[in-house]
Amino acid sequence: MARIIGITGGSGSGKTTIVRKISEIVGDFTFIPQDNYYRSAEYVSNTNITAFNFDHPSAFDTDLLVEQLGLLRKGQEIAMPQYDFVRHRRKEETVRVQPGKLVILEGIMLFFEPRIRELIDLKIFVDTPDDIRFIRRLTRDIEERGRTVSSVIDQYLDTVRPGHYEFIEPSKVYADLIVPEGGENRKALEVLVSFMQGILA
Ligand SMILES: Nc1ncnc2c1ncn2[C@@H]1O[C@H](COP(=O)(O)OP(=O)(O)O)[C@@H](O)[C@H]1O
Ligand SMILES: Nc1ccn([C@@H]2O[C@H](COP(=O)(O)O)[C@@H](O)[C@H]2O)c(=O)n1
Repeated sequence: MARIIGITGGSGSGKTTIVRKISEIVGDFTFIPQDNYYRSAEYVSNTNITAFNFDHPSAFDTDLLVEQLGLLRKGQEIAMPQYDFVRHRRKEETVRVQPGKLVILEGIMLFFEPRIRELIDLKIFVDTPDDIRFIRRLTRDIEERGRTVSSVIDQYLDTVRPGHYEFIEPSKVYADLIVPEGGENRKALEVLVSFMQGILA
């Protein structure tokens, strides 16, 4: 049965960066970003960015994520959805994901939902100060997600920050390991890599 490592933490905490650094050392894992399970909200744009709350558990198709994680655990292939952050919608195409011994699941809302929690073998919370996370998000969302400065600020104040304190920060209690500052934490990376190598051996 496949083992699942769950990496959560606030937006901009460095979750994706940790996974990228792990992949430079450990190649043989399946990567499942929770973001791919966002529900479509194509009526959203930079001028009405808070018309859909992307920082609420209901923003995700959790039924599909739980179903597909269950299949991967049992060693079955899935058709993973793909998400477009610029158009706020699920893409037409899916990606075939082959099962393996190790799955890394990454996303902001993993530990809030008991059905997801129960499927995770090792729970990691990436803990990065709010100001750093906001600065990283501002830069990334403008460069990669088609956003404007004012849309990032409006969204942060209206939904991202409240959602962080209501759903994400309290879920830290479920973590097995808390990693300060994400991808630059070399010792945490070493611990994670050796845990994964143990599963793959
Ligand atoms: N230690 C770091 N120093 C500087 N920039 C970073 C660092 N970690 C991540 N970033 C940048 O911050 C942005 C958000 O990081 P990312 O890993 O995507 O966070 P998350 O997946 O938690 O939202 C990205 O543009 C990334 O390149
Ligand atoms: N269309 C969307 C969908 C999600 N978001 C934001 O993404 C954040 C989660 O992704 P991270 O890579 O930052 O962890 C979340 O805080 C949503 O607000 C968005 O802006 N637009």
